[in-house]
Amino acid sequence: MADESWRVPSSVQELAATVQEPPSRYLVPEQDRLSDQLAGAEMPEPVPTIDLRRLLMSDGADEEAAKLRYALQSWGFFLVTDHGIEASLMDALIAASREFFRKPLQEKQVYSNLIGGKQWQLQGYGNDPVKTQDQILDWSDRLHLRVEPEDERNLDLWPGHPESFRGLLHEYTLSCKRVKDGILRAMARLLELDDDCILNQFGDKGCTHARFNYYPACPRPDLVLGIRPHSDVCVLTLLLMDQHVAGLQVLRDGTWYSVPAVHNRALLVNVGVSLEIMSNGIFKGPVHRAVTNSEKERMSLAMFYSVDLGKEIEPIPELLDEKQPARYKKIKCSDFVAGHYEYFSKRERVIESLKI
Ligand SMILES: O=C(O)CCC(=O)C(=O)O
Ligand SMILES: [Fe+2]
Repeated sequence: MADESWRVPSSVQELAATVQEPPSRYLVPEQDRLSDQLAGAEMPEPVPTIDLRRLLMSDGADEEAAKLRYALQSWGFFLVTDHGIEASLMDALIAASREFFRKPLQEKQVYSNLIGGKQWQLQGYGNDPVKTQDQILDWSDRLHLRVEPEDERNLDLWPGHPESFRGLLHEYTLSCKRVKDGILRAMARLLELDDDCILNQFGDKGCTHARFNYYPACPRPDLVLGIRPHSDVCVLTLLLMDQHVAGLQVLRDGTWYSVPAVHNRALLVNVGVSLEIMSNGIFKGPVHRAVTNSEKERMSLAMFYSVDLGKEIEPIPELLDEKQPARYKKIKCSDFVAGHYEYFSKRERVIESLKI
C-alpha cells in the first residue's frame, strides 16, 4: 500500500520543541516571503472600535452605527468594547485552554480530530486537513468544537481537564451569543432590513464552532505562517485575541496589515463569506492570516457562527431588484463548508466559484 503518512501531520507544538528549523512542509512559497513580506505593515489608523452597549441603545446608536458602516466598508472587521462579557470569564477560559495545550500529547490525543488516527474530521484536537502531499502546512495546532446547537455537542471531544474547561466554554458560548445577535441586528439595520432578517437566515439549527488556535513560538517566523490566508466560511466570527502577542494580519488593497494586540478584552469581529453572499457582496469577508514569532507562543479563540448545514445560503431576496441582481449562486451550507476546506488547502477562496 502507498505510504499515506503525509496525511497525518505532526503536532506543531511537539515539532517546535525539537527542531531548529521548520521542516520544508511548513515553508511558505518563496515569492511570499522575500524581503520580509510576512512582517506586515502598520495599520494607517487604529482598528475601528464600536461600543456595543451604545450601538444597541437608542441613545448614541446612530454614531456607533456610522462607525460600524465605516468599518464594514473599509476593513471588514472591527473591535467591540462594552460587550457585556466578563473579562474574568475570558481570562479563565483562555487560561484553561492554555493548560489543555500544555498537557502531554498523549493526553490531548484522547480528543484527536483523526478517527482511528487517520480519517480527518472537523471537530477535535489536531490540525487542518492535509489534502495533498505538497500542501504547505500551518505552524499551529487547534482544538475545534461545535458548541451550538447545545444538544449536538460531542462532549467526548471536549477536554475533561482542566475540569473547569467545559463549564467555562459553555458560559462563554452563552455570553457570545448575545454579542453576535446584537451585532447582526445592527448590521441588518444598516442594510435597511428587518432587525432579525440576518438572524433568521441561520435556520433552526444554526451552528457555532469554537476554535482554539495555539501557535507555538517558531525559530523562523520569517518562513512560516501560523494560519494561511483565508476568509472565514461562516456568517460572523468573534475572535478573542491574545492580550500580549500580536499575530493577526489582514489584507487590504494588496497589502498585509498587522492587527495590534488589544489589552482590554475587546472582541475582534469579522464578516464571514456566508454573510458576503447573504448581503450580495455589500459586506465583505476580509482575507486574513496569522504570523508567528520566535519568542512567545500565541493563543486565540474564534467563535464561528454558521447557517444550519442543511439550509441554503443565498443573497437575501429583499436586497435584490433589477438594478441589484444576485451576484452569487445559492449553495447548500454543507457543500459550502466542504468546498471551503477544499479551497483552503489550495490557499483559495470558495466564494470565487459562486460569483455570477
Ligand atoms: O489567530 C488569529 O488571530 C486568527 C485565527 C483565524 O483566523 C481563524 O481561526 O480563522
Ligand atoms: Fe480566520
